Amino acid sequence: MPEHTPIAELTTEWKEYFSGFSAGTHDLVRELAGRHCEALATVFYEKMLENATAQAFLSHDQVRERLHASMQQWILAIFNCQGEKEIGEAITHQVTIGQVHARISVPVHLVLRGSRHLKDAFISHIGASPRTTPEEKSAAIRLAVGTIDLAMEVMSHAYSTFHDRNSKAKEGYRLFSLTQNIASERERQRSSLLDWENQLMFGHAVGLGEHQITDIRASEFGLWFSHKGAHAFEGTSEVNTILDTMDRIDTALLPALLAARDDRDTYIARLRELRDQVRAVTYHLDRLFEQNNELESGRDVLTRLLNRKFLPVVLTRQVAHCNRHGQQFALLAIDVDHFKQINDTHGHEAGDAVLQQLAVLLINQCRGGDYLFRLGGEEFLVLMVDIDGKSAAHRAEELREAIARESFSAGTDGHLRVTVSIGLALFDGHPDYQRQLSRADDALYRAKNGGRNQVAIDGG
Ligand SMILES: Nc1nc2c(ncn2[C@@H]2O[C@H](COP(=O)(O)OP(=O)(O)OP(=O)(O)O)[C@@H](O)[C@H]2O)c(=O)[nH]1
Repeated sequence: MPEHTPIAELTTEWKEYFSGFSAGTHDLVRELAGRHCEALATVFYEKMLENATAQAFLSHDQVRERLHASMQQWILAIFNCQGEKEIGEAITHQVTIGQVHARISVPVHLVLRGSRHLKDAFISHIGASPRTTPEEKSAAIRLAVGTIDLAMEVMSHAYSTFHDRNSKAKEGYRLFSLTQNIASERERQRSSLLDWENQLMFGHAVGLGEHQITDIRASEFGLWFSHKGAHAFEGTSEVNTILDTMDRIDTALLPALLAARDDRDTYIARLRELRDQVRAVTYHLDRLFEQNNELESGRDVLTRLLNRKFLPVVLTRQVAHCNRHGQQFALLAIDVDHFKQINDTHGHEAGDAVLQQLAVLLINQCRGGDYLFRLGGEEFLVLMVDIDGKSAAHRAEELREAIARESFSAGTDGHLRVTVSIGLALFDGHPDYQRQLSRADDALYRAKNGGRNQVAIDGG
């Protein structure tokens, strides 16, 4: 929470609010909350689900199953907290909920909509409560409504704080992406596009069939552009032009080229057309790079990988992308084994050199569309885009082996061997990326406990 609304301040406010009501009013509200919490939770979600936008966030089975139960808990908890400690815990809980909503991008107005209906339903229950005087009912209504509003206020605050931070990081990420070794990135992507074209020409020359030729979208360049380039240059017209051109190449030009194989003139015409379209992609790509300044920000100083700050931006985007396109992605939590010993034996500088060499190795082992983070110390995270469980497990194992095989330079101390433990978790459709991160961390913990230098797979 920001400085001007620290938890202590809110706790005092909440406590003062509660103290304005008699014990009898608290008892009545608590009793009604306990008796009707199931029906109240149902109202909350039914009303939210009436809204089409909400269905995008509440469609996941896990979410639906859990939410009803946690909503009931939530209702009980906000009315049951009494002492300073309990109120403080309730506030911390609202902060967490607000952050989860921000992570999965639930619009605030939807939560407020649910809350409005919840209050309405609660008021009806108070109104129908027998043997209660109008004054008691009125006080109970004020307490119930005020408590729900207080909880919503804390939640919305946490939501917007997280959101603002995320927006700033988004902006930063855009700058970062643009400046990620800008000159070399541009050359790298140009040459991977050229490679694809050459391979295509070669494939055609030797008569490869449709299934042996890689689509441009699935090529190294295509993956990089769809997952990184398009985001980095978001908002520019060239992005859509490139995406549309790639689609046109895959869906129209490649099949047309294949179909024209036996007719020399048409074949040459199609080849020209294809070459022109690839040129167009190169041209727009150059423009994108040129339009942007060479600013540097957000890179981990030692390894030049992405730093932790960009995790929310990248993961939120990846989750939305995968849910939209029915794809999967894998998270690999990687931690160097016994790194402290390396520092202790060979010195901190040698330790730094190992981390740098490891980062280079990770870059070389991963595809252009994958994301590499240094989370801190000797902890890394790899996000493998567009991949299924089997391939991810295979690639994680390859990565582990490549690291174990590598001879790491320890400065004047010669060379040394380094191993890593890896925890792998596959995207399961849940909108909150934090859960996948935790699953990868848990798997990493198992890999460490299992003896290190191994890959542990979540759920495996
Ligand atoms: N050289 C160097 N060392 C670092 C850096 N960041 C963290 N470390 C050190 O990394 C070590 C991490 O040690 P631990 O967390 O105990 O883990 P470990 O020795 O790798 O053991 P396991 O993870 O259990 O296999 C600590 O000694 C940190 O001081 C860095 O940027 N450079």
